[in-house]
Amino acid sequence: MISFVMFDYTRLFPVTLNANWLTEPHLPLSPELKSWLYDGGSLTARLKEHCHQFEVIVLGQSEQLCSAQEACSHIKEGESVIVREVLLLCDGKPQVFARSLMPLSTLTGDEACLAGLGNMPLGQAIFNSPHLQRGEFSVAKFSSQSNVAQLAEQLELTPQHELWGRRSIFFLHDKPLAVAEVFLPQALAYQAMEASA
Ligand SMILES: C=C(O[C@@H]1C=C(C(=O)O)C=C[C@H]1O)C(=O)O
Repeated sequence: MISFVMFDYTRLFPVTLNANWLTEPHLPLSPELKSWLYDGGSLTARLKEHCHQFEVIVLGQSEQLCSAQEACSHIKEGESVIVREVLLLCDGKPQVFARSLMPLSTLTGDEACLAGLGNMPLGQAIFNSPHLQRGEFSVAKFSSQSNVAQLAEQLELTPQHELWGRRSIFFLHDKPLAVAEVFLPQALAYQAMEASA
């Protein structure tokens, strides 16, 4: 695994995510992986429970037009969004790659500050809001040819198995914000899988 002190991870941005997102409930996955994929709480908070030092590394953030691939019923193709890509690390080990789409029309009022999170975890900013709701999860498998698997290789995290991720839409004061998270190799989410391998 690389040393993040010297690595210019900003050159990785944008990683992007092209996925076949599935909503079917009965996928043949380990109970541990399912518990991470479908956990409705803050992923930041859950990761913090498992490590001494939690860190967000921002790969990049930019204003883009939502692509057809990422558009959904709440965020339309061509809509202006802020794209934010981060790595979440526990004790220096990358656990999650996350890509969020924040429509400019969402970044108003109490939510305007989300455009300037920096290294603050998005979850830390939104899970305290009484005006937060979350839609259903969809999940996807990422092959060794996927952009996120190539990201893992660049981070010298050798995939031992396929990578899994989840996507959901948050609503803050009824305004949408899409968050996709992929568990990187050696993530805690796979530990039961690796132990039984
Ligand atoms: C939504 C959450 O925030 C996490 C942190 C993110 C960020 O800082 O960009 C993005 C997605 C999540 O993995 C969460 O903690 O559940």
